[in-house]
Amino acid sequence: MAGLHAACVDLPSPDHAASQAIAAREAVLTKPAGSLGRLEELVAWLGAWQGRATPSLERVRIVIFAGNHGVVRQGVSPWPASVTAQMIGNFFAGGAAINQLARIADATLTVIPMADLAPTEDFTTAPAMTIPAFLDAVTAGYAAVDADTDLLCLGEMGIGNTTAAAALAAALFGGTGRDWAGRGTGLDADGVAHKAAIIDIALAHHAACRDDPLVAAQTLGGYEMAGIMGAVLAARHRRIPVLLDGFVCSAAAAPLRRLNPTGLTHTSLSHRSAEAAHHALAGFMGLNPLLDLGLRLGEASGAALAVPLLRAALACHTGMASFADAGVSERT
Ligand SMILES: O=C(O)c1ccc[n+]([C@@H]2O[C@H](COP(=O)([O-])O)[C@@H](O)[C@H]2O)c1
Ligand SMILES: Cc1cc2nc[nH]c2cc1C
Repeated sequence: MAGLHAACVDLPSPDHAASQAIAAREAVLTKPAGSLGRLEELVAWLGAWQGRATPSLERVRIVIFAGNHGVVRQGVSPWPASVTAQMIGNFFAGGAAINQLARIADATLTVIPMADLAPTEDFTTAPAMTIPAFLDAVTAGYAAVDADTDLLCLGEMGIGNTTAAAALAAALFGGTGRDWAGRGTGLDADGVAHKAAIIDIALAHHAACRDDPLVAAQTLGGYEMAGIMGAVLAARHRRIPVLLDGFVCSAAAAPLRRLNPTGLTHTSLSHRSAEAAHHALAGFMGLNPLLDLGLRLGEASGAALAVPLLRAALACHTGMASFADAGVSERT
């Protein structure tokens, strides 16, 4: 873990010259200063990480990591684990929500089944993954990032993974199962209470993992979550901006934030998930979601939906006239 730990701590910074050039252009465009709100921030963020005064969104890539979870045997999801593989088939056949949203976003879609979809261990009794298996999954995620990417959108598929995400969030940021368990794919109130109790058993069993964010990810996470963490780290080392998807994707990236307070500044959070604890998780991670549409699907759906918003922000920045060019008077 020492090598991975070092890679998570020693991180490149954004290109401030690029963001300053963007701010300078923004200031002369035909609108009151700041009137495009967060759209202006998004362009500066893209440019700072791409190292370009004129950011590009030509090569937008969506990557979905998929994995199975041993804790499903504890009855924490209303769906059978077999749905993970079946939905991967659906992704390849083009029939899932993400296929439609990727087309709208004009993005490529890559789906990566992790560990041949073998389940993790049931973390109520054992660490979810061995250290070598965890490191392999992080490495696979790291290798999945094409250096020739303008924007990386990440997502996941894995029955049971809202339980893993909730347990990992509790280990990283404190609290109990009740604070972090939510409805996932459709549990009722009794189901959520049972899920919270299962998370509490896991937290009691693995109390020591709270001391090390990487050990927490290995003990309570999943293969697809480790893959996401590796991809977020690779994007940082290559200075590629990242759009994170919902609750599970956020929890997967969260160890990077715990290891370095600036560890996720190259990421934006696409949306606030309907999963109840996502708001708190985003707050702990210093992320402010772009959209709030009641989504609770996963599979990078929110990240893909945020791409047209980024394209709109960039179109304004590159296409608008300046006050001088348009002959519009400046404020008095
Ligand atoms: O990330 C989210 O915001 C999110 C919220 C609810 C459900 N999901 C998806 O639902 C699956 C996990 O739900 P569950 O109930 O089986 O833990 C997994 O495939 C996720 O992509 C994802
Ligand atoms: C059908 C279905 C589709 C999904 N996509 C992401 N997570 C999912 C979970 C289920 C159950």
